[in-house]
Amino acid sequence: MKTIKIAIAGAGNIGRALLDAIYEQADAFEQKHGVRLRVTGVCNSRGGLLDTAGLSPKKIAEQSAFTPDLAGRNFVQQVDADILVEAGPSDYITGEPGLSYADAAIARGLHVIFISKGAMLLHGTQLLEKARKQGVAIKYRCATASGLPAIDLLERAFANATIEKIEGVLTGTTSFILDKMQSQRCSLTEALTEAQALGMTEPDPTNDLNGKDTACKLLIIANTAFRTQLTLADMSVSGIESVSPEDIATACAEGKTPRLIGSVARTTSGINAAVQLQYLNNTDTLARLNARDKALRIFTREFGETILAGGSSSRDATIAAAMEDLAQIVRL
Ligand SMILES: NC(=O)c1ccc[n+]([C@@H]2O[C@H](COP(=O)([O-])OP(=O)(O)OC[C@H]3O[C@@H](n4cnc5c(N)ncnc54)[C@H](O)[C@@H]3O)[C@@H](O)[C@H]2O)c1
Ligand SMILES: N[C@@H](CCO)C(=O)O
Repeated sequence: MKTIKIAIAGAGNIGRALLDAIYEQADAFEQKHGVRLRVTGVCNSRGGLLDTAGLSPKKIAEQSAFTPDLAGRNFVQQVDADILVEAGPSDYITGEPGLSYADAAIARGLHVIFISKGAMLLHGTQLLEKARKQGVAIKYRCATASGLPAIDLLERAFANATIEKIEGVLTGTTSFILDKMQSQRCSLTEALTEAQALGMTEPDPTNDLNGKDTACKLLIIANTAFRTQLTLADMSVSGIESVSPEDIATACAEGKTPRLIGSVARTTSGINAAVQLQYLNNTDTLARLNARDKALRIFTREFGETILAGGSSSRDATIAAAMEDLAQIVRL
């Protein structure tokens, strides 16, 4: 039986949950794909743990077992692995630490699965080119609305299509907050506290509220669709911080639903990209989403309008998406 060895960089909420899922689903995965998954290394910012025989969640829980400084390039160079999963923080200014992990992993011939967003946002084109030259894959659906198979759709089903516009709801937290403010007449702060308790917000929820989470996800999708390297500087971004219960009540009375919408369109003068609060007709698919769900509306010259909706913002959806990435890599 073939074994695929996995290294996880970033042993936080998602990194640990992925280790649990790989451990618990190893038998079922082997039955489906004929390959045994084994986690052979895990690290956080301060140190790491290696074991070619396989690491269990119990071993990882013992932080004292971590070797100091076995992190970063040191970790990538020493771990015996076929795939590196990068689950560190999302830094939209430097792309680190994801960029350095991916660079080192690709240079060593490892496939890469990104959970964090920064590296693909800022250096996606360059990383994909490096990976192509090395004959390895980069999977990054978890870096952009994990639950929606947007990257797969664009890279496969629409590989030859002419994409004209992509718009959507990409931050479950903002719809959740806006819906709560509408249905319970509560303040934004109260609704945010509830979203945080449900674990759907970013580690720093400011990035959900100010539109940056939506912007970064959409830019990663748009860069795949339009084969560009747009950054936050190319987009006008505003969020929901200043919306009041009164604004929402007025919209509600007019048969409208507030949603934070991101859109990127190809125009004759270039690409127009924006994130802003919009008041949609209640009948609009993007208005009718379940609160934590996301949706993308993709307009192509050949197929018209295609809608992808669902993929609730949650840790479980992200882990399930990472398992899909693992399955796709073992099938290469
Ligand atoms: N929570 C979600 O539902 C979700 C969904 C999709 C993507 N993400 C992304 O997943 C990533 C992780 O989220 P989380 O909730 O697990 O955050 P977290 O803060 O719980 O975990 C991050 C981990 O990364 C580690 N880390 C920091 N710097 C590091 C370095 N240089 N090398 C190795 N490890 C380092 C930290 O020690 C920590 O263990 C974030 O980038 C987030 O944007 C989260
Ligand atoms: N904060 C994000 C989590 C998933 O990236 C959201 O609300 O959709």
